[in-house]
Amino acid sequence: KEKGAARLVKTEKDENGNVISTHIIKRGVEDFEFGKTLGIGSYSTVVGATDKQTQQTYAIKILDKRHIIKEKKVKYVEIEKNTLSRLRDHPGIVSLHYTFQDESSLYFVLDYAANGELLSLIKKMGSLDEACTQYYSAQILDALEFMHFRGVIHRDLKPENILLDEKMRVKITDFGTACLLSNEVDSQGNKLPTYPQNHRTNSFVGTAEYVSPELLSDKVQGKECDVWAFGCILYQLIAGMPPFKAANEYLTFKKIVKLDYRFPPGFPSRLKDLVRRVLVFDPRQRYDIPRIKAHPFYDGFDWNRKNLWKQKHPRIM
Ligand SMILES: NC(=O)c1nn(CC2CCNCC2)c2c1CCc1cnc(N=C3C=CCC=C3)nc1-2
Repeated sequence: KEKGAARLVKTEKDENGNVISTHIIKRGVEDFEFGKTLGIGSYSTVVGATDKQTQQTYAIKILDKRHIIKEKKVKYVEIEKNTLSRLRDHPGIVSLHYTFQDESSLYFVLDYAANGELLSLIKKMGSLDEACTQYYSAQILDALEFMHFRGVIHRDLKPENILLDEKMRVKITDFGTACLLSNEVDSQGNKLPTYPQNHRTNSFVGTAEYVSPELLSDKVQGKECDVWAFGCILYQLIAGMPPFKAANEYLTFKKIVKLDYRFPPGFPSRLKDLVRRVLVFDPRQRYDIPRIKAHPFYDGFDWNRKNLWKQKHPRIM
């Protein structure tokens, strides 16, 4: 395989399905029409791009090699690529189709989510009704359960990183700060590659409003930190704002460790009960994903993965 060139294999078949010919199609920058910039990170830029041959639209993450090496971010890029490769076949997670590189950059060809961030939808609507909250939170939960099953902790789950595709389905993204657990297995039960069990983290990750209390009190980060962030998002879908928000990060952290939040008037009581069981200080007492799925807020909800990702998006009220 030529260094750095991603390849697509295109086969031609006769009427009986027999392969007539095989073409190796190398992919590179020249195969894409680049469009609008979707996001700019500290060492990457994400740009919308259309494949000139297939007219398929992607989001291409362009990483500057020199900057990555200079800023010692190689580990983060490796983690992101390995994480995306582990999570490839789930409808609720941005898929990495392939990568290629040239002398200055790495290119990650990712799913394009046409409807942008969930945060923009919440801001536009002010808040969502229960049907929409159930729809979005169930898809986030299904994607989160899959992530954890594959031994991935996202660690920075927030409405900015929850995107919406052309059918308004959830697409979770930005795994640059993810943590890969070692003693997990893949969908066939095979042991996944081992990474240091870095439950205890020294480098601070996450976004203040969604950071779990255990990270702040004793720097421990297990899967429960994603469940905590899910609880904050669940609250925000209805309330329009996250439960812990103050004038600065320090005051926000103080509210988190004191569990200082309250429900706005009209917050549905079934959902209040669920949020209260997720925003629990002790991660061992916090509801886990199976218990959240069994909560009355999801009564009658069809958790079958095929149906969950095919169901029609409820009308946005
Ligand atoms: N960091 C990333 O990997 C990434 N960043 N973006 C852009 C936005 C992500 C959310 N926060 C702001 C930047 C993307 C990706 C993955 C792949 C990806 C796929 N589709 C979109 N689509 C967008 C459409 C409209 C506005 C923003 C993003 N964006 C991305």
